[in-house]
Amino acid sequence: MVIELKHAAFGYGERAVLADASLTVRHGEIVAVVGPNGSGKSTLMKGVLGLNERISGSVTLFGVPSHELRERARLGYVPQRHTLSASVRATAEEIVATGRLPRIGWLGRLRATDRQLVARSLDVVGLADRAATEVSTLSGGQQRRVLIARALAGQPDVLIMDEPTAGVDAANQHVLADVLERLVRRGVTMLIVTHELGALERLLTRIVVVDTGRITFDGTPQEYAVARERVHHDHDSHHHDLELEAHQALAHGPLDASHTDTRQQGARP
Ligand SMILES: Nc1ncnc2c1ncn2[C@@H]1O[C@H](COP(=O)(O)OP(=O)(O)OP(=O)(O)O)[C@@H](O)[C@H]1O
Repeated sequence: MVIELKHAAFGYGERAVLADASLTVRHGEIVAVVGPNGSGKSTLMKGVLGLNERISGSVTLFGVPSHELRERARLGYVPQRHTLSASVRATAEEIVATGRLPRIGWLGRLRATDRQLVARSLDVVGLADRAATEVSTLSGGQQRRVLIARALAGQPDVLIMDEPTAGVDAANQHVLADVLERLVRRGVTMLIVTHELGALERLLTRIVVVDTGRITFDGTPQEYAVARERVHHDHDSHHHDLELEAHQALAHGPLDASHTDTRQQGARP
């Protein structure tokens, strides 16, 4: 078991944004977290990482209560893109090297093995030839991959990614999916927030839906496809019913009214 949440509520200050979240992620699973804007997906990720308030429930990481986990570096985090701001003046290699800090300590010095790991991480994400490039000059998709490489350099057992495909065009989504697929083969567990499943869909073992602060679905991609079909069907037939009602109202409403009027007129002495 890599991540286990039991009836967890997370929020900011006293306010719970995500409530009663129960979720288990096992070794080697690739779990996507989907849902509308503002539903609480990032709050769930941050909750797992201990970056916001846990108001109730429990979080167990690698079998121990989260606050007792010493090796935080076992959790790799790829935040949303805007956290790598345009004002950062650093090369891809320098950014990726900061991923070693949790392992060597803030005062530690990079050794040859650390440098090798940095180079290998850049290679895994297909950016070996951009090591010396300033990150602000890279494309959005390339910046995403730099952030993934930074997380990888920490040799995490689980990668928690917030919108890795945001702002990445279709072609580069496939490049990214290939990168993630390589990681999957290396046994990395992943929890990925995404707006659209897109190119990642083929890698997933599970899909979790968060809606208005609750986990409303948790199942395999096949179960998700069935559930989605049902939701669409329900939505369509509901829509259809409403359309029928509207038609009937249009067909009969005004007529009924005029009948009534006529009858009223006719009823007049
Ligand atoms: N640091 C914060 N302090 C206070 N409230 C916050 C904070 N971060 C998020 N929220 C609130 O929590 C709610 C859920 O936000 P969250 O970022 O978890 O949603 P999300 O599903 O990831 O959305 P999106 O798809 O837009 O990224 C929102 O109402 C948001 O305003």
